[in-house]
Amino acid sequence: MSVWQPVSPDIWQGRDDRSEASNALRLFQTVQQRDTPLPSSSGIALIGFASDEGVRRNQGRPGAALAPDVLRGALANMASHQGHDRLRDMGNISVEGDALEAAQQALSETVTACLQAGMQSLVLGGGHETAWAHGRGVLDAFPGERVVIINLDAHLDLRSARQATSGTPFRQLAQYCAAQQRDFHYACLGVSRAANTQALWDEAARLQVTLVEDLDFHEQAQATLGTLLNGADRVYLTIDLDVLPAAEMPAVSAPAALGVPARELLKVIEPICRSGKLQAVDLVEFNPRFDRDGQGAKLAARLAWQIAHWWA
Ligand SMILES: N=CN[C@@H](CCC(=O)O)C(=O)O
Ligand SMILES: [Mn+2]
Ligand SMILES: [Mn+2]
Repeated sequence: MSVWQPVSPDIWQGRDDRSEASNALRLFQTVQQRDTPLPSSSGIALIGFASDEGVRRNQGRPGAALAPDVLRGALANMASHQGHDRLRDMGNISVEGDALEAAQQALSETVTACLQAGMQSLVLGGGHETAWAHGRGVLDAFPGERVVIINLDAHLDLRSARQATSGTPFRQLAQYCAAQQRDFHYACLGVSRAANTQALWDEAARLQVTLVEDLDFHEQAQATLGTLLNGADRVYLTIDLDVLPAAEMPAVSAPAALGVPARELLKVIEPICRSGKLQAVDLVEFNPRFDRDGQGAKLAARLAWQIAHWWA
């Protein structure tokens, strides 16, 4: 059975205001839905990566596999403005049983094909195991180019483990780059010293990771971002929603006590989107099982909405 599933027609639904004006449109009316994941020559490929397996292997709280469709549902009724008609929903890649690696391979290949055809990619995870697949797809699409990975996350996700988990994606990407004698450019912004062991901090130093701690985000993030964007040919932005404070985002496996508020994050997300270098974005670790009255879904969807708007 294929790991690909088209999105159910029930998901993209909302209020129809077209009797008021022809431009009174919402996302459910402007998103283009695909039955097959075939790339086109422009637009944003919206891809769901319905995976719990990385979080399960990382001893976390499962539920992220439900995220892509819940986030589509939260996006559906939002007003469609500039950029939103560029979204092309390619459906979901699901993990069958514990076959995470096969699903990751499918996501990597799809992303590479979409980017090489001229699209950009917006992936809704899944746990952060999404990033090994998405990041590899971006690297493969642009060999010889300087791809900078910007991770907004409380966690470094540089774990060493027997198999891929939600805690290993950037170590896997580092190893992938090393095997190709390719430089590895990784920044983790919003990282919590309290949520990462000294061993992980040492690994970040060894890999020369650019770091901005949660406590320093307000003062340091803009300057660091400027340096990162100047040095990039292409940018892959990955947003682990557990970078947000637990009060704003309870709906994750590992909520952050302190975190970086959404308004602070948006101040770095906007220049990344407007840089002309942004190629790929994902939002990961959203877990609807721990949401409160859909508030986390609304915030995650607003981030995705804002990205598609600024990316245009
Ligand atoms: N995606 C990564 N997650 C964190 C989980 C931490 C936790 O469960 O407390 C990590 O591996 O460090
Ligand atoms: Mn995290
Ligand atoms: Mn993470």
